Amino acid sequence: MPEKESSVPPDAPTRRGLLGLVGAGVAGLAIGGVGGAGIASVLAKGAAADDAAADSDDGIVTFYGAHQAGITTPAQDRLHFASFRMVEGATRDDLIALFKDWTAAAAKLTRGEELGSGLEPDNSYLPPDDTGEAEGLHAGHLTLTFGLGHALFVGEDGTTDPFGIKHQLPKQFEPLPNFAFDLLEGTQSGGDLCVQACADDPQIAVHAIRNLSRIAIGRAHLVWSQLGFGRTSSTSRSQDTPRNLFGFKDGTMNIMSEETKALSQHVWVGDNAPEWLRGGSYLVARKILMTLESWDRSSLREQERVFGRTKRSGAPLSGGAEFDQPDFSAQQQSGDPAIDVAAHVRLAHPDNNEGTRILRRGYNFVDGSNPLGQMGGGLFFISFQSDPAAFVRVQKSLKPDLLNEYIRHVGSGLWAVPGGVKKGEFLAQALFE
Ligand SMILES: C=CC1=C(C)c2cc3[nH]c(cc4nc(cc5[nH]c(cc1n2)c(C)c5CCC(=O)O)C(CCC(=O)O)=C4C)c(C)c3C=C
Ligand SMILES: [Fe+2]
Repeated sequence: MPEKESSVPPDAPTRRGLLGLVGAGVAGLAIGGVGGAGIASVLAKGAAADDAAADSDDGIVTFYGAHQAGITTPAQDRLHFASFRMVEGATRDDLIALFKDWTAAAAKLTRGEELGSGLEPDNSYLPPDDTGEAEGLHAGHLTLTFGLGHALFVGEDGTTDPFGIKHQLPKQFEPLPNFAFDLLEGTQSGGDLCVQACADDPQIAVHAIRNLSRIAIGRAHLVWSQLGFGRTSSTSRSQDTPRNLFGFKDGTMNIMSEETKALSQHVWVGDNAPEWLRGGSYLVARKILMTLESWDRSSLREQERVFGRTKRSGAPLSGGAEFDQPDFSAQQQSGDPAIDVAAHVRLAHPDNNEGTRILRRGYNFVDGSNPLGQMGGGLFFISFQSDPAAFVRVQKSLKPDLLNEYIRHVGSGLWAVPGGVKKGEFLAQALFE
């Protein structure tokens, strides 16, 4: 069944149309950081639009709820993922104000509204509050998912408490270990805060990150970011299984939004966590280069052996159809296992990992090409899990799998994703109570 499209009715709210609803904004919103009060008043004025938008498919995925959007909500086709670092000397009050401002902005951006007073500030000697490139593009199912890095709690050297939140650090939240075969580059790893922006249109996702970055000025700055196209996972049974850049169906055995029991067990952080993290999750991002040129020279037989699935239908090599469980004991006529002992799906499967499951929500990427004419493409892997140890477990069991010859992990990050935001509250509010 094809993915539900973002067919936007002609009367769906545009940024300009909704500007009238929210009234006059806050001049100078993005220049140099604005206190939470100004933004909060814009948020309050926009509340009516919230209610109207919540239940209709006008391209709006509501920002508010028990969980942050962008985890189990249907995966859109475009990604702009951004990592931020707090500026030196930023205080607890700066962090709180930033979360308030980001919350207010995220609620508006996901409704497809212009920020602040939009493209035309009352005082035309000031820059516009909204950079403008998403004008007329509607909401585009934009979701914004925010995460907090380990260093935010304990400082870069792990011994300080720069924002007075060290006592809120969950014991499970430890930096990822170094994995065998990691070739990580510092310039594409880590960060105090992350924002995952997903949308139907790349311009909408980029606009969101650009404006959140602008709002953060003086408090946090962008350290690295990644564009992605073509989701590589389904997060709902209503979505077709997409393909990765190796041409294989990816996401077949993902945890789907319909699997509420599996979500509680494997994705959502439960009641034993600090309040700010309940209903949240942990986000792992891995930038994985795929050597497309050597893959394209390998035989179909080899390609299918690597994954343990057929290329066209995505069925396990043990037989059956795409969604049938692989039979790891099945043999070929030669007596060899039908699914190689080092095939990716065998080693990643819950049976090989004490039942561990993770929710994958990654994207293809191509960052141009190198001087040898090789494409700099791969998978920007993203997974959500209730405990970072789940990712560590699966990654360690791929040590190495057959896929490893064709990939290189060059970027990495782990962030705790607070629970969803209630109307009238701000992101991770309980962290500061
Ligand atoms: C540590 C977690 C994982 C990494 C890193 C990873 C990289 C990676 N995967 C593919 C392509 C496929 N993966 C598939 C299945 C699959 N992968 C993981 C985990 C990681 N993958 C899991 C848990 C699973 C599901 C296993 C199962 O339950 O059967 C598949 C098969 C189809 C599917 O179920 O999604 C493909 C294809 C690439 C290309 C890649 C790095 C570049
Ligand atoms: Fe995989």
